[in-house]
Amino acid sequence: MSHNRTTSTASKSGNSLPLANIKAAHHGAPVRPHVLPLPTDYDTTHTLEARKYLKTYGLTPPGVDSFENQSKRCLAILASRKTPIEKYQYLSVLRNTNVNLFYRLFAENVKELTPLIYTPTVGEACQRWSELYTQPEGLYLSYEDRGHLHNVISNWPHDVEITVVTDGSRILGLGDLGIDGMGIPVGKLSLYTACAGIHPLKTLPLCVDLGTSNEEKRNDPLYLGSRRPKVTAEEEKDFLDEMMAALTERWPGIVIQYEDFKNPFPSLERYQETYTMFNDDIQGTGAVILGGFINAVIQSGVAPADQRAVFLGAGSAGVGVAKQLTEFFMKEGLSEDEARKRFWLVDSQGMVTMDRPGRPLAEHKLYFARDDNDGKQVQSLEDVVEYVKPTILMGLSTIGGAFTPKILERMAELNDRPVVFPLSNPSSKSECTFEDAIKYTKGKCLFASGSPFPTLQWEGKDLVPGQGNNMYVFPGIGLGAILCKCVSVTQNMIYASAEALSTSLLPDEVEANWLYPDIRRIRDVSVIVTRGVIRAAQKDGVDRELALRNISDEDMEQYIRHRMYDPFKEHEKVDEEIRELVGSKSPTTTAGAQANGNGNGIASRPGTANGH
Ligand SMILES: NC(=O)C1=CN([C@@H]2O[C@H](COP(=O)(O)OP(=O)(O)OC[C@H]3O[C@@H](n4cnc5c(N)ncnc54)[C@H](O)[C@@H]3O)[C@@H](O)[C@H]2O)C=CC1
Ligand SMILES: CC(=O)C(=O)O
Ligand SMILES: [Mg+2]
Repeated sequence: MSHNRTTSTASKSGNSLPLANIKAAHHGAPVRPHVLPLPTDYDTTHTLEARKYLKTYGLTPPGVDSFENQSKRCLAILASRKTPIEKYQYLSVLRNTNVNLFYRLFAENVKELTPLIYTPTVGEACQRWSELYTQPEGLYLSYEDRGHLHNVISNWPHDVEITVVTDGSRILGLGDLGIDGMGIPVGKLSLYTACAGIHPLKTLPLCVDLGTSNEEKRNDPLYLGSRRPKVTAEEEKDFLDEMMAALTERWPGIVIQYEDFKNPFPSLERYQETYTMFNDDIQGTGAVILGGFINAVIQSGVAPADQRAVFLGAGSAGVGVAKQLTEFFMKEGLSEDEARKRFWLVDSQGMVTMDRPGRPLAEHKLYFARDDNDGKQVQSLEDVVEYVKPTILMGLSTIGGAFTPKILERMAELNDRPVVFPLSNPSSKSECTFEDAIKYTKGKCLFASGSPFPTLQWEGKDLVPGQGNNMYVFPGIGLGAILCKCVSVTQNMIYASAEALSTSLLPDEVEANWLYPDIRRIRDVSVIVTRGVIRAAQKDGVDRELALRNISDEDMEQYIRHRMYDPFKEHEKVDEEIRELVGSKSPTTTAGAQANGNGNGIASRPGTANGH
């Protein structure tokens, strides 16, 4: 593929062109002054004529770069940064100055870059957000802005299709970080773009400042949030009511993902039927763990009726996962009561029972609270394991190392193939490491963790850990919701995302007993998840893009791929638009990329650019 540019094209570069229109057509953004820079224009691979029309000529070095060179340069710089947080900072700068390059690099190095952009490094980035702050990357809505949130939202310069919103009150397993939690919406939306091809300029990282219970933050002179203590639940509700209405008024059809709220059950209950929204920690996590669990059940050979699941952690993620697995057990033939009784939840006070003395149980725990314990209360996880004799051990507790060697050994004594999922993030909060899980269960366990662990050598074989992280499903849930224009995100759509994920493994991945597909195929996986989500929306009748109802699965897949932002093609689109505008139909220029050439679902890289 050639990138030669004709001199005749370049010679027309003196024509004055409606720059705003070029940008509007390209980005779908409103024709209006941009407050934030458009991070696409300063790409050193732009041809000289493109730079002239973008009015960036002279603002980048005169050479025309190739994608290969860019990639080499970026990876070399990245390698020279010593710590993960320094690498994170470099990648943030890249995303904010050359968004297409950032996503090209990401597409080619998904496995290596995901831990730097997302968990675990995003955890440290959030802990130090105010300390390291350099540039705007999202929208902040403060409690003080209530009554006119609409006006603040109107400051956002782009058209938005999806937002991830947090109040920072439970960032990963790191507690309440206040507005420093902004790193999470930024990171999750990067994954939306990288994994599901939602255009970066159509994403809105959103952080609401409702105060923080974190005194250390409030007393830190560098902290960039308000110093008020966390507002009350009632005040939060009123604020979120206004925010939901204002977001949807400005961008009708916007998909709103709630993330890392300390107690997200009331908002999910309140908004899920009225708005196109879902909660990633309850629903996305439930779905992703179900997706891997379906495969684990097959491998463990234990029938649903004989499964006994101990969950360390009974918060939004724990209860969300347990609910989703309950639905699976019911689909496998158990009654609701039988299915519910497969679970024993444990929180900071011990096993969750109806008659536990002390504080009354939070409402979200009641469904799984045991009433068959004959007054017996069990405190430690070790004792609960002895009491329940589980087949499954899930960790969503934020307690790093809680699955001790003794507990893991006991799981291996009790089961041929124990399911061990330490799902807390970041890595420091993981209930055990992959190495310990394998070592203490003598290689028997079926394993998935929330944050990535390296591949392990065990008895001469490479063992690859599963990553049970909602990043396998939320991009597809969001893209599905956008494409089918659903009025709400139904439980069947969430369930469908899990089922689709469980079927997305390639034969050699199944052969190797993997629970989740290779992360490098995440774009292809997201297409499968998106299709499942759209089909479920259609069954539930919540879709508004009726044209998608009668197309075949193959056509649907093609349509999804066609709608996905591709950082390789994107670059070509700008050049093509410019060529069309100057009326040049150069026979030596070609549209960017062939479909699916490199196995990551993104178009193949064009060859070396040669603009001279
Ligand atoms: N792998 C994934 O995709 C996801 C992982 N998570 C992780 O799950 C963890 C929990 O998240 P949420 O449920 O939203 O938090 P949460 O704050 O709602 O729940 C935490 C639960 O852990 C329990 N807990 C705390 N200390 C404990 C102790 N010493 N012993 C036993 N239980 C204890 C609490 O009582 C509570 O039930 C976090 O680390 C988060 O990063 C959350 C969502 C997705
Ligand atoms: C992965 C995620 O959503 C969490 O740890 O909160
Ligand atoms: Mg989360």
